[in-house]
Amino acid sequence: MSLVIGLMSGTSADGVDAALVRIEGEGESLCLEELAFVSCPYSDQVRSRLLVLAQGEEGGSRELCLMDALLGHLFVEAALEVCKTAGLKPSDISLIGTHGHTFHHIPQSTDYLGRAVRSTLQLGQSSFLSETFGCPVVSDFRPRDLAAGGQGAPLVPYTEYLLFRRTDASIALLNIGGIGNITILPAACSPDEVLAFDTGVGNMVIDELVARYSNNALRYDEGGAWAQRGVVDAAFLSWMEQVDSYLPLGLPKSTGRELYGKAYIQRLLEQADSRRLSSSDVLATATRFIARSVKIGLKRFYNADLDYLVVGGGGSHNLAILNALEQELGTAVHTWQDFGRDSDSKEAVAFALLAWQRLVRKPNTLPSATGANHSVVMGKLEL
Ligand SMILES: Nc1ncnc2c1ncn2[C@@H]1O[C@H](COP(=O)(O)OP(=O)(O)OP(=O)(O)O)[C@@H](O)[C@H]1O
Ligand SMILES: CC(=O)N[C@H]1[C@@H]2OC[C@@H](O2)[C@@H](O)[C@@H]1O[C@H](C)C(=O)O
Repeated sequence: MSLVIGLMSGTSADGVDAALVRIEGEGESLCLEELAFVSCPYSDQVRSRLLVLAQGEEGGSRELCLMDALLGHLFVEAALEVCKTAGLKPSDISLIGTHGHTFHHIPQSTDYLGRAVRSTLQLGQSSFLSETFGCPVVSDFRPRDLAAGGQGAPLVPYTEYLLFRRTDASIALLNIGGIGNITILPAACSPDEVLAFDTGVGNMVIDELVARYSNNALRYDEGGAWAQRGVVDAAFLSWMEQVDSYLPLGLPKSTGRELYGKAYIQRLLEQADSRRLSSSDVLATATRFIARSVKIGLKRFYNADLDYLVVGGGGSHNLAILNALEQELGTAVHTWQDFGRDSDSKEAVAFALLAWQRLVRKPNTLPSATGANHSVVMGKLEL
């Protein structure tokens, strides 16, 4: 039995999530119990530099170097906080898995100085965790899958396969964070039968719209109330669908802020202005587009019935997203809260589990999700 902390900073750049779990066994016989979860928000200042750096146009190697260390310290604070919440001491912890923060993700082959390269960059110096906790720390998971021909994402489906597969029901687990991603676990599925991919944009566009419309007073549309005051504009929605370059891609596929950043928002706002739409109508339509992207992905890649669709991630607190999903998919959607579970902890828990598999030297990927040529043991281990 081991006490493991998992740390995650997602594409929304809203803060560091930390989960403390108890793990026993490994692979398909692994048992995991969630003991505590905390979310430590970034200050406005940190968040705004994270977003600038992730955009890739400003900030050079000096700032990335500083940000790497700053995030490392913030990850230590989040890990200490989750220990305190669980009533444990740092010396009780056996292992930490830390995802870091994604600064850039280029899973498609890209010509660079005459060579075709693919790359993904997560930062947040893990050595500060080693120094503070004195236990093994696993970080930098994604590049190993990328090296084996995979996208380096999504990685959570492997953990969902272990934790949530059922023999009697087919389940879709939809996560609406900054990006949307879905894992489908058909009844009694084998690892090869799991279907998973990023569905496209999640909250990151509506967050940015809310920040602009509120002159940076708000970070997101609380409960989806602003979008619910508006009306979906059918023509604007179909324009969003047409200009989205991610939706037509085949599997395996993953995306990030690279596609839905500043240039995308600029184009969206120009289009909304030319249609004279109110802020509520733009938000209603952009919110509906999150659900439309899920529908397009499901229709194209999965044509069988689903017994449950469970929504998690920050988007599950947005009623406008949940309503849009029900309308687009024509089916009831559940949230993790409906099953008595935390909606926000899944990704942090996943990195605890992935780290555990790394420590015991067992594969921790699902090639059916990432497109890798074979499964690998991801993560760099600091003892
Ligand atoms: N009460 C709420 N009402 C509406 N939206 C919310 C609420 N709480 C969180 N959110 C949304 O969820 C987002 C954060 O979600 P989450 O933490 O799951 O994303 P992430 O992990 O950063 O992203 P990803 O999963 O893409 O890496 C916020 O930016 C916001 O848009
Ligand atoms: C490169 C990267 O950081 N991708 C994230 C992002 O956020 C959601 C989605 O896009 C998913 O593909 C992935 O994160 C989760 C944790 C994953 O790997 O499953």
